[in-house]
Amino acid sequence: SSTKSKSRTTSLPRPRGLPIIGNLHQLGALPHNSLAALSARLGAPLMLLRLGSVPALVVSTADALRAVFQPNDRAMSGRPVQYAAARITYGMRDIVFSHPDGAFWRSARRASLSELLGAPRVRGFRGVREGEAAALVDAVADESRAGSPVNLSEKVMATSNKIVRRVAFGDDEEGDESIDAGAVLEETQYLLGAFFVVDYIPWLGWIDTLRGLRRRLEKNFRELDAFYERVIDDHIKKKRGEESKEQDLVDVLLRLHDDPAHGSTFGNRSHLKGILTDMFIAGTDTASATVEWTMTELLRHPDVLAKAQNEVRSVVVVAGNGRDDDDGMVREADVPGLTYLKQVIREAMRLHPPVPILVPRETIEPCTVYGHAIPAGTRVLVNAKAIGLDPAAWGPDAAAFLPERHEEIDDLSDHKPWHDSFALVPFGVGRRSCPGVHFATAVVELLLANLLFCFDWRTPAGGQQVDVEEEIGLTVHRKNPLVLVAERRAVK
Ligand code: HEM
Repeated sequence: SSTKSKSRTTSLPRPRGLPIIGNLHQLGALPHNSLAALSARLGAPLMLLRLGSVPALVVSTADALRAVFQPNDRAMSGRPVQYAAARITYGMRDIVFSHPDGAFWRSARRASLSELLGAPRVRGFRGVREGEAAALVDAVADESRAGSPVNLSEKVMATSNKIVRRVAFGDDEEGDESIDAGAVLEETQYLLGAFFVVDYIPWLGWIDTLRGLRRRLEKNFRELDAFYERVIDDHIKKKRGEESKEQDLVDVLLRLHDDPAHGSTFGNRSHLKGILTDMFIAGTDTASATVEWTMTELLRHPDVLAKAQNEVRSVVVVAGNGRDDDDGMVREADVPGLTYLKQVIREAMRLHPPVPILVPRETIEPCTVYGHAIPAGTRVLVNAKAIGLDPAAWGPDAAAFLPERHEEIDDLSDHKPWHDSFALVPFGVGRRSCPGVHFATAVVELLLANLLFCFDWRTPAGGQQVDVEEEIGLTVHRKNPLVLVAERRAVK
């Protein structure tokens, strides 16, 4: 076929692979690091791998990313069909995995920006975030009262989870004993991060059955579905019962479901459930990993920690003047003034993008990159971590944690630079970039501002010894939980 002959003309570097598995064995336990090393060794900003039977273009520098995406945004806008994701999302009836040419993705994405995850909706959930930030501060204070160290990773993960659950489903799902929603969603995350042989070597897919993975997936899907059915039914009942305003995203989705203008998009319950799954898989782990890595780097750089704390403590004192609700917490109204904190978060995301190899893309049509023909159906893996460390984009000190390097960006509250810059891409690029960026930023900034405002932090042994070992799940988080000693500042 023409696709085949085109792929033969492609002369991109192709690291030699093994029969059947191709380059799969070279991915290692932390593929973003293995691929960064491979790309550096070959001097190949772009390289073509074979993962089982899947051809994969790996992008490892900012320049290469621009060359790949800028002229080819449409060609690059597909997602591969992956076994577990397809099941969990009711056959790609969601935003993250649906095909970009279908009517569904386009209108669901538009609705996600205007109705679900846009700035006004995010602002509307300020109370949820402030409430959960206060609960986090209380939990940390309680546990550290006796001077014992706090497992901050665990606490932040629980907080992030709670925020997404409250925003998505409301607060009253807690009382149900028939389903442990937390455990079900945790298993979902595990399965979505798991390696299914069938995705790479289809004819060896029976191995997944032998490993019990398919059975696990079916069980999880049934539990997840039962949970969603109950949540949706409860919301419909509640809505009939009272003239209630929209409390959470399920309410919003139900309105879209009933609205003839959106009916064709959201008319099917599977679509509502698929989108709810997106919110969980995309929104929980990512935000907590960002907070965790930012705190990690702050503890490793006491000067930066001190500067960020001085900022938040002085800004909030000023803002707190005349406030009648002053309870020693940072409010969202205080956050826009925290310029340095925003630089710190940006720098932490550069060195520790929570999704270091971005959600995979797949070309939906043939295209050309640097004169090389890339056939349709090529997997595209963007190594955001390698790009964050690219010396051509960030200078010889690219590996150093220096928040000041973001000083020249005037408007840190404007998210456009995230998307326009091909050098800092934790939220992806182009038409499939993350629509949850406002949602995530609001959570991350408020939690960090409060942790810095309310506590003085140190490592249990004193000193700056905090490792940066990574573990891969759905996101890349710390291998060892971040355990720190927190000392509550006196509130006047
Ligand atoms: C720090 C937090 C987050 C990070 C680092 C992150 C990262 C990403 C990345 C890398 C992608 C793929 C982009 C691409 O293909 O170019 C993505 C897509 C997506 N994210 Fe996020 N995300 C975060 C938070 C959130 C939140 C809070 C939500 C929703 C509640 C969300 C919803 C989505 C959705 C729906 C997509 C799919 C977009 C599409 O395919 O059209 N994300 N995210």
